[in-house]
Amino acid sequence: MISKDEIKKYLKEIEVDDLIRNIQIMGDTVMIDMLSHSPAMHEKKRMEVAMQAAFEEKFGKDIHLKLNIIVEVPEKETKKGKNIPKIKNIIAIASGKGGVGKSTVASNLSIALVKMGFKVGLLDADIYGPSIPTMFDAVNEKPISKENKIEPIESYGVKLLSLGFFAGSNQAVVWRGAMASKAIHQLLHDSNWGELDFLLIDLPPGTGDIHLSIVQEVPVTGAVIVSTPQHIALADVKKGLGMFQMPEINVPVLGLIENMAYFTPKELPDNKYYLFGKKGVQKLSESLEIPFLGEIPIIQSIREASDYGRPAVLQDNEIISNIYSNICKKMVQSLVKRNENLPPTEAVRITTMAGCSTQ
Ligand SMILES: Nc1ncnc2c1ncn2[C@@H]1O[C@H](COP(=O)(O)OP(=O)(O)OP(=O)(O)O)[C@@H](O)[C@H]1O
Repeated sequence: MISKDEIKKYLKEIEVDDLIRNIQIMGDTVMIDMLSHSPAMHEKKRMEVAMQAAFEEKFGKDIHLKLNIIVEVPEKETKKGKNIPKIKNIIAIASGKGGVGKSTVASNLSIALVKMGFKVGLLDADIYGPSIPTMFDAVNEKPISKENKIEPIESYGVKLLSLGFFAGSNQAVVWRGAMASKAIHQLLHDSNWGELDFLLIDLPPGTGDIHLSIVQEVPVTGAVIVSTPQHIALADVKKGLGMFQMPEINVPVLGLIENMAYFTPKELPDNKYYLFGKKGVQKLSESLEIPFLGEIPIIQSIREASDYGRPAVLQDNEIISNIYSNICKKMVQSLVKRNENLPPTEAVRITTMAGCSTQ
C-alpha cells in the first residue's frame, strides 16, 4: 500500500507541497485537499487534470486520486489595489497573440527609457513563458530578500523581477497559474523597487487571470498593445482592447505598436516586404482612434540580441535605437496627455469574470 510519506515526498518533488492541506489514504484511494488561489473554474479544472496525470505517471493506474480543491483568494480584499507611492507610472505591455514580440518590445523600451534618463523597472508577469531573464542575461540570477523585501535584479540600468526567477524547473505551468496571483502581489508590493518613473509590466499574451490580478493589485496608468499586422493577430488585439476598456477595468490604452511590420533584405535596402500584411496595426489604430506608437521591422539582429541577452537597443546601430527611442517618445507623450486629461486609474475591484476569455 502507498504511504503518506511517499505521497508527501512526491508532492514536494513537483513543488505543490505548499498547496496541500490534507492527505488521507484509504486502501488504493488517496484523498487530497488542495488549495487554489484562483476562483476560476478553468484553473480548478487545469489543476485537477494535471494532478490526475501526475499521479498516474508516478503511481500507476491502481491508485485513485480524489482531489478536493479549496479556493482561497489570499488577503485580496484588504490589500488590493494599493498604490506604490514611489512608482510614478505603471505601464502594462500586452498583446492579443503569443509570439508577436511583446517581451522583446518591453525589454527594448525599458532600456530606451533608461537611455532617456528615466528610472525604470520591468516586471515579467508572463507565467506561461517568462523570457525577460534570458533577454537581460539574468537567467541564473536569484533575487535576494532584504528586510522581508525582494530586491530586484539590475541589468542595463533596469530593475527587473520575473516570475521566471522563482518558478522551479519542476514546476508545471498549472501550478504557477494557481499561485500566480499571490506571486504577483508579492512582486508588486513586497519588493524593493525604490523610486521609479516607469514600471513596465510584461503581461502574458491574451486576456486572463494574470491581467485581472494586476489591475486589481495596482492602478495601471496605461496599457500598450503590441501586435504583428497579421489578420488573426489583429482580431486578438481587439479582444485585448476590449478588456482594458471594460467599464470595470477602465485602463487607458496609450497606443498600439506594430512589430515585425516588414522585412528589408540587406542587398535590397530600398525594398520593404510586408510578410504579415501591410500596416494592419496602424490602420486598426486609426479606425479605433487609438494612438499609433510606431512600427518595428523584422531585423535579424533584434532576435539575435534578445537570445544573446543584450537587447538590440544597446547595439551601436542607429536605425534600431532610433526606432525604439521614437516609439518611447510617442508612448511618453501619450502618457503625459493621459495624465493631463484623465484622473488617476483606480485599482479594480472585480466581482465577475464575465467578458474575459481564458488563455
Ligand atoms: N522586430 C523583430 N525582428 C526580428 N525578430 C523579432 C522581432 N521582434 C521579436 N522578434 C523575435 O520573435 C520571437 C518572439 O518574440 P517575443 O518572445 O518577444 O514574443 P512575445 O510576444 O513576448 O511572446 P510570448 O508572450 O508568447 O512569450 C523572439 O524570438 C524574438 O527575438
